[in-house]
Amino acid sequence: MIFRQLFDRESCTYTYVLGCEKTREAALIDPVLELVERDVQMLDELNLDLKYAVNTHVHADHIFGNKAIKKILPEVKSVLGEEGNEEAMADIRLSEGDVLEVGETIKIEFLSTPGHTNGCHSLVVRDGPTTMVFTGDTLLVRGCGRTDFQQGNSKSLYKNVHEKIFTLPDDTIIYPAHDYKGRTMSTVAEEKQYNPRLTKSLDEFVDLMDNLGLPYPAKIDVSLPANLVCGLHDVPPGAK
Ligand SMILES: N[C@@H](CCC(=O)N[C@@H](CSS)C(=O)NCC(=O)O)C(=O)O
Repeated sequence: MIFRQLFDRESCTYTYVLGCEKTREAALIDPVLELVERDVQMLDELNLDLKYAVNTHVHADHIFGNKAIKKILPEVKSVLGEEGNEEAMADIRLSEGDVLEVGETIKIEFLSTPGHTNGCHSLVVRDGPTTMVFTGDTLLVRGCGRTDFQQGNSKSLYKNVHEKIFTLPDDTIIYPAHDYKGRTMSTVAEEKQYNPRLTKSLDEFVDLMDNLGLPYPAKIDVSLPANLVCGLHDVPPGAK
């Protein structure tokens, strides 16, 4: 598989390029509006034909890149998980267990992992002997997504991480949607051992999440309405 991990310094978001070596068809995971030109240039340089812009959830901290991508590449389809995203727009919606095929070699399996938001999904990709999971904001390196808006629920997050992500093989590589400390990836084994939140008991975890005291993301008021219509709105002046 052709694979790239790209970073947005402003929102600390990772965008991923997955490309099929055989057909050159590709998917982007979690593209950010302001960095679409960078992403499209990267795809072009890698001789990849973008088919899908997949979002792990309706993000609160940045606007999807979908609209800007479709302006450049009108055939690209937006993809979102079905569960919990009934009010959000997307060209393709996939439910728990569904697989998005990209070219001949890439299969992206959708897992419904609500908790950070009620519409969060994690994406499992198997590449030969390697399993990788794109966890969005459900599981971060040594952390996890907050649960204080968008129908967040700390009990669900804990249950979904333990039952759906921590049951993947120990050497599964975890690629998160964000990191705020410069880390790029982890593994299931590492997070089972060292994640300071998810190694707690459920009650301790719920208490911790209830008391994080984080300020709301700076762009939440523009990002949520924009992303509910799949980034297909007119971006208000000054929203960048
Ligand atoms: N300062 C950032 C927002 C930081 C933040 O709240 N990140 C979210 C994921 S993006 S909604 C989160 O879940 N963080 C978990 C944590 O423990 O930090 C901004 O203003 O955009």
